[in-house]
Amino acid sequence: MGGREVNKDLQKERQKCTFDIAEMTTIFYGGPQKNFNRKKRDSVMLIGAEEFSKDIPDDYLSHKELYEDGIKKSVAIFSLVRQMQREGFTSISDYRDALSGLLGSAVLRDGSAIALHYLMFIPAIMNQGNEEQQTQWLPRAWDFNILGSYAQTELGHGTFIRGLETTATYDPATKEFILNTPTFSSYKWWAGGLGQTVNYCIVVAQLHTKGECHGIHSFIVQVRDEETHLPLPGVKIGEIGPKLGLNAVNNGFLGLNNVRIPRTQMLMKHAQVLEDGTYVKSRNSKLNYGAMVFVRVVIVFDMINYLIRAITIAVRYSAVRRQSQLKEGEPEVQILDYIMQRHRLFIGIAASHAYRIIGSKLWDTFHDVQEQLVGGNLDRLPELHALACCLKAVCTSDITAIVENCRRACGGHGYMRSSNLPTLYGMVTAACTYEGENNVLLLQTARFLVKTWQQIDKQELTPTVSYLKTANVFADKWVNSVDGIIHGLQVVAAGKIKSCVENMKKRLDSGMCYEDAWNTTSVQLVAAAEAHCRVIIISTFHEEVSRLLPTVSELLRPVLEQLVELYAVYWALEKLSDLLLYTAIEKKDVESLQYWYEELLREIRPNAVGLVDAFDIPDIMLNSTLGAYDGRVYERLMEEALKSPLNAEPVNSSFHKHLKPFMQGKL
Ligand SMILES: CCCCCCCCCCCCCCCCCC(=O)SCCNC(=O)CCNC(=O)[C@H](O)C(C)(C)COP(=O)(O)OP(=O)(O)OC[C@H]1O[C@@H](n2cnc3c(N)ncnc32)[C@H](O)[C@@H]1OP(=O)(O)O
Ligand SMILES: Cc1cc2nc3c(=O)[nH]c(=O)nc-3n(C[C@H](O)[C@H](O)[C@H](O)COP(=O)(O)OP(=O)(O)OC[C@H]3O[C@@H](n4cnc5c(N)ncnc54)[C@H](O)[C@@H]3O)c2cc1C
Repeated sequence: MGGREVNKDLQKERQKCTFDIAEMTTIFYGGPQKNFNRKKRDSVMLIGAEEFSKDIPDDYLSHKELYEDGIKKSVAIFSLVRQMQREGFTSISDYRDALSGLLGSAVLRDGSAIALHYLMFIPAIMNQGNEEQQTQWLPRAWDFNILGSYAQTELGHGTFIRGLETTATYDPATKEFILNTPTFSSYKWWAGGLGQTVNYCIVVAQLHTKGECHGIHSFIVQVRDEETHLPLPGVKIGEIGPKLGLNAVNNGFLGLNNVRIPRTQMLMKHAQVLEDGTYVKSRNSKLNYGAMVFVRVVIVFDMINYLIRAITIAVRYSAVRRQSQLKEGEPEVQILDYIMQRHRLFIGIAASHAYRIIGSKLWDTFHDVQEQLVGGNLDRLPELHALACCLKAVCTSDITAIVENCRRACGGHGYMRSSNLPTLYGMVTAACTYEGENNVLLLQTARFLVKTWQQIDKQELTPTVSYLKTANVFADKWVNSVDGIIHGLQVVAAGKIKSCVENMKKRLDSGMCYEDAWNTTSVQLVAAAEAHCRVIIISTFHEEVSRLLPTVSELLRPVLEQLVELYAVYWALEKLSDLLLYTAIEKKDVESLQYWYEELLREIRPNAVGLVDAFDIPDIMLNSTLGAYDGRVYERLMEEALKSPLNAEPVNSSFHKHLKPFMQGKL
């Protein structure tokens, strides 16, 4: 469809844009160097993508064909990744961006069965393997000579990992571990790529040695022969079946019956089993959970890719689509002129910037803490865990809601698979569950916050919670500004944590045990953790944009400021009941916040298309009939419809077989 004229309304929108789109793109992707790397990487990846864009849409493939097609595409893409690695494109964040940029695109539309090899198998060995293990396994893994997965969740347990039932029992006579899934509920379930794709996997199991159980540890287990790919003796393996989305990921199940692996295949960076079976404890048992922390951090980064696609599709479509008259006798308006449409969509643009910034910050914090861990300092691990948990939860929940709003904002056409919005929804909603169900993760953050509150006067607070000491100072006045809103939300978070602690104390005083008091208070605890997370996201967004402002052009400055304001005011209005409960906000302040918000929706309107163009997503990555750069929506919808195999014959055989006899009363 290249070379066709761009839709007139979109052309006009682009002429209206008040800032330099290329400058915004550079800012969004973190500066000139990072943006250059992104473009270079995308151009390599697009070579692979172009080839596949001519294939028939995968919607018409059977489940088996979808898998086979997915493997063909994954192999083509990961060959390019391997090529980039060999050319020295080696930073882990480059891989992260390369891979997450492709998932949900025209190529790896419904995920990839190889992604988990990169996302969890390799990081687990890097984080939890000792030096010899890294030397032994990583070169082959980086080169894809072996493919791995991560099998932690079981049929019976996902959240409560201390309750996992798979066992690894050490046999000093042979210096081996014997792995078993002794019950039906202990079958590993869900691991990505495990079904038919990988030949190795990290298995998380209860370690038994010298007659004692030492809790869960990770083991490298070979599940298929490297040559024939047949399952090894004692290994029962398969795929778990169709899901709401991510159907190319080949999630699998695994049963183990007396499978023996060498002692050296327990990941031993933190805890060890010596040859005679002596167990050497880790400095902190939670270091074994390192792979999960890493993935939670990556997820925050990864989700932005789906968010910017969804919002690009919905905003461009809203500029092209005309429906109904605003005023009698006038032409039908672009649906972007309806304020409710802007209310639905502009928060998605602002959120893209906010999450991009907080995602980078979290990634940097992760690396700082990792370095400290290597040096033996574990002090910041609880804070990192609490931060990664709440950001993963809030970011995936918010993005899921926004993507669904984008779909609804596109009316009926948004429901078409060819819009790509349903697929994007499938990808983001999965992230609310995997790597820790969101409520469970918010409760982990709440646990940290409650502990912090209880020790607030006794210790210096770590950076992300230091506001708790000062929050109440601002409780008696309200200022309608971004700073004012941030202070207000800090007061809310502090107030909610305090109220949780007080309510729990009341319950404890009345004789309830701690666990029951915690469970009874958990609606409030989840809300407190969310409130804390909102403070972090909004304040980081504000601080980072304020730092950037002096470095950007005069034309871009107000646009960035509008996005920060919109984000802050939107969340202030969403959390009005909390603000009314905990701060000095009054009716008149609320009315002026509402007015401010409506003004922002008006001010951002002329730049809406420019703002999504600045995400600079090639059409192949967008993979959408509604969102392409040229805006030729109706032609694309018809072209896709005509690809349906049902349209290839004038009369379908089911007419003669079933319909006709039924209609004639013969059936
Ligand atoms: C190269 C990159 C390539 C990038 C590509 C990007 C593309 C992305 C594409 C995505 C494709 C799809 C991928 C899908 C991946 C999904 C994989 C999984 O789900 S796998 C399966 C994932 N499964 C899950 O996520 C399961 C979720 N469940 C859990 O994480 C845990 O069981 C639990 C945390 C809920 C409780 O654990 P429990 O042992 O009962 O703990 P207690 O409650 O008793 O608390 C005890 C103490 O421990 C502390 N602490 C806890 N955790 C940590 C930590 N991580 N650290 C530090 N500390 C931690 C806690 O604070 C507390 O401290 P204190 O107060 O005592 O001081
Ligand atoms: C697409 C996808 C890919 C996945 N990939 C992998 C993979 O590669 N490897 C792997 O090992 N696993 C994988 N998983 C599994 C995933 O990590 C688990 O599904 C997740 O951790 C939740 O566990 P569960 O399914 O057992 O839910 P449950 O723990 O049974 O949760 C069910 C409900 O109970 C609530 N609940 C449970 N415990 C608590 C608690 N302590 N306090 C309050 N509420 C609680 C939850 O909030 C939830 O509402 C994947 C899952 C999905 C959907």
